[in-house]
Amino acid sequence: MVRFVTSSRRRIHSSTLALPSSEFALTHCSSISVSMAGKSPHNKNCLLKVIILGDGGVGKSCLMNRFVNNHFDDHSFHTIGVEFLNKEMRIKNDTYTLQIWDTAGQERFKSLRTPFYRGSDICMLTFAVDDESSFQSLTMWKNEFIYYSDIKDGSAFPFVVVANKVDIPVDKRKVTEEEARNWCKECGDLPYIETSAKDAINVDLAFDMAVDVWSRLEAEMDRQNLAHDTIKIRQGQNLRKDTCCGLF
Ligand SMILES: Nc1nc2c(ncn2[C@@H]2O[C@H](COP(=O)(O)OP(=O)(O)OP(=O)(O)O)[C@@H](O)[C@H]2O)c(=O)[nH]1
Repeated sequence: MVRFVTSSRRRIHSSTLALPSSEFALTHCSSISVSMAGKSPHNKNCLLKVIILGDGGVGKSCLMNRFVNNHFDDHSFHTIGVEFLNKEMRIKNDTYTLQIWDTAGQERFKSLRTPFYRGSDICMLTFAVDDESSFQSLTMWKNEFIYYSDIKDGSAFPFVVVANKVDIPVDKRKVTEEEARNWCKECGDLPYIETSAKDAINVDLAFDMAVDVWSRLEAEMDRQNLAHDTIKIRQGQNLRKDTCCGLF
């Protein structure tokens, strides 16, 4: 059975995969998808838009470059607006193409980045462990994302919290793991990971984790949709039965 649902899921055959030229193309292709209910997604390619948010200088561009090109730049420039790179990855038997959007963290670029939040499947909230104020800003980033992405339910969205720059000397660290994990707990048990784009620590794992969180939430959403559809069908059957009884 093939079921049409509206969700953020986008499955495409790898042969048809092309870099969208604009955000319009992205949000457009995310509006309708085909879900193979009860079937495995093997041999399908799932395009996921991953957006990285956080204060300027926390290492968002470096995380993306480490993940996609396995490269680290000691003197990377501030991002203006947004940039994106694609990377294909395989988790268990499923193939995903991550379209990773690196955004400008500086306040003056707010109007250039926020139009790109819509259509995101995953949001990585990033701070640097040697920068207390970047940690304090996480609530602002989460709220900004929820507001501009126009998602209905922030508590059911796949956020991942990334604490970057764990390579720095211990005495330079300003945010403890405990402090950060407590914040994640207060925000509804958000997944948390510590990374270093510089030393390539946990960067792949952070993206694996993000996709894992996304697929678990997506599976839960599928289950709820199915239960909802079943109830509607049952109600429809009861209605027809009642009508028949009235006629005969
Ligand atoms: N020690 C250390 N430095 C890092 C790490 N990641 C990034 N940096 C450095 O932090 C600085 C800022 O990195 P970017 O990746 O440009 O930061 P950003 O968050 O993209 O900044 P904006 O574009 O302004 O939003 C650069 O000098 C990087 O070399 C890391 O894991 N460890």
